[in-house]
Formats: sequence, structure tokens, C-alpha cells
Amino acid sequence: MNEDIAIKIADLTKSFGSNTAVNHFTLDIRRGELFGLVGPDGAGKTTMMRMLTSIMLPTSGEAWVAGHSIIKDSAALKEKIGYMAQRFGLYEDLTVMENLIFYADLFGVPTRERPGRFERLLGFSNLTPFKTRLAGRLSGGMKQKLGLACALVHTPEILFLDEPTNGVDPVSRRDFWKILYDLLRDGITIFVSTAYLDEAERCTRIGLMHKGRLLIHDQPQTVKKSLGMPMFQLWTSQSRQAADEIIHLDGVRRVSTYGDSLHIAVERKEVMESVSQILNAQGFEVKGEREILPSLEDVFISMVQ
Ligand SMILES: Nc1ncnc2c1ncn2[C@@H]1O[C@H](COP(=O)(O)OP(=O)(O)OP(=O)(O)O)[C@@H](O)[C@H]1O
Repeated sequence: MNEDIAIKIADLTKSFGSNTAVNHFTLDIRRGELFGLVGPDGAGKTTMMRMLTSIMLPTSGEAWVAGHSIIKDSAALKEKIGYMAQRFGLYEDLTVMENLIFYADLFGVPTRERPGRFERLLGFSNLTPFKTRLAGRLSGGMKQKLGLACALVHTPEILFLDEPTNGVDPVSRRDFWKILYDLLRDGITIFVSTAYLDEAERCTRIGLMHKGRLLIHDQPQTVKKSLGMPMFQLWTSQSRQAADEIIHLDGVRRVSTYGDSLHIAVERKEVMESVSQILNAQGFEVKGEREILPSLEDVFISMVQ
């Protein structure tokens, strides 16, 4: 396998009875990428993570992680990866330090290497003052960082994070992403799943997943440009009613409300003139409009409609 490729996914499929959770998924992820698998609940992200971490076998297809087959080389593969499952995989009745020791035992981290490594992991996660606190008594953000520290205890090459910031406050989310960038600078490859599109923007590359299928994969900016039609933001009174008024106009492809404004995808820029005319004629006050780059949400919605 090409040395540059950290993860190679070839036609991977997983079915549960008649439900196909991951459907003929093919993708290469290079070393040093921060790849975001993005999709709504039930898209198949967790199933994908479980297969790539060799916890669950595929129905068909194959994948290689750090050069090891997920089907044939499970043990070797697990030594090369760190995995933080949803809810962080912690033992709540163990202390912070005991959780680290548990994972160090699990991965056979040599005793002589532990003091230095624990100190570093506790340091970057700001958990040094809480070494003796029970994991169950940590805040959500602290649990998340401890989960990450445990996933890194054996210095993996590739880190898998399944919706790591779910239910975590915004400040902790921001701190967490700072840590991920530090890890990336150290050369680790990161595969993260998220349902948050603002987080997807922070990845070097993303894949949009829907109903088990990979719809598109590229850099976030390129994905946004892929919408292939002009997008406008328009501020008006009663934006919801205004949206109903223009959605059926010729040349209007999509309308969604964003607070007190509308995002309108049109076939041609000129269509916006008739949009403004109709809104004014119907008594809506058009307060302003500007052309914008579509958001990832705009692209995602247009692809799944
Ligand atoms: N062990 C299982 N047995 C049966 N069906 C399953 C199993 N695991 C997942 N599924 C189904 O597969 C589909 C994809 O689920 P999956 O958990 O992978 O999605 P997800 O994108 O990670 O969403 P979530 O964030 O809700 O976990 C869903 O329809 C789910 O019900």
C-alpha cells in the first residue's frame, strides 16, 4: 500500500438485516489529514468508525488502516490507532489517573515509559490538578479531554474520534479543537465524525455521508463551491412567510431561513430581481441582499433533497 495513505477504504458495506448502514463506501485518507466524516444521526458514521477500528466486521468490501487489513490484521491495527467512542469510553468509578493506567495496561505501555507519558497527557488536557478525581465527577469538557488522553496513551499513528464534542459546551469544544490541531502538527492522522457543520469547516477535508453513502469528499471550501449555483442572503420582514412566497418562483432552486434572513439558491443571478419585485409587491420589506458563498449546510441539504 502507498506509504502516504493512512486509511484506504474499498467498497465497504455493512448491513443489519435489510438496513444498509454503510453502502459501498470508497475513500483514501492521506497521512497527516484531519478528515471529517459529516452527516446527520443515523447516516452510518458510527458503523463506519467501528469497522475501521476493527471492532465490527464489514458485510463486504475491505479497508486498510495504517497498512493493516480491518478483517485480517485486527490486533496489529489496534496497536496503531487510538479510538474515542461516543461518551468517551471512560470508567466513571475510576479516577482520572486510574483510567489512564487502565488504558496503559490494555495497550501494554511499558511501565518505565508511563510517568513521562501520563505527565504529558495530563498536561495537554489540563487535568493535572484533577488526577485523583473520579471520572464520573468531571465536567463534560473534562471527560472529553480525559477520553482523548486515554485514546492517546499508546501514542497511536491514527486517531479515530466518534462525535467527540457531542453535548460539550462551546468553550470546551473550542479548546478540544485546539488540541486536535496540536496533534496534527505532531504528525498524527485524525478521522473525526461529527453532525456539526461548523466543526466540519475546521477539517482539512470532509466527506458528506447520508444514508450510508458518501455523497462528496473534498476540502470544505471546495465542497461549498460545488453547489454550482449562485447563493444570496436576503434580509426581509417575516422571513418565513417570505420564503413561502418565493420558493415556487421560476429559477429559484432552494430557500431556507437563517434567523432574520433567507438563503436563496438561484439558477442565475438575474432571478434575484424578480425575487425582490415579488416580495415588495406582496408587502414584504426587503432590507438588503448580498451574494454569499454557500454554507456546508446549504450544500448538504441540496444534495440530500
Ligand atoms: N448493531 C446494530 N444493529 C442494527 N442496526 C444498527 C446497528 N448499529 C447501527 N444500526 C443502524 O445503522 C444505521 C446507521 O447507524 P449509525 O449509528 O452508524 O449512524 P450514525 O451516523 O453514527 O448516527 P448516530 O450519531 O445516531 O450514532 C441506523 O439506521 C442504525 O439504526
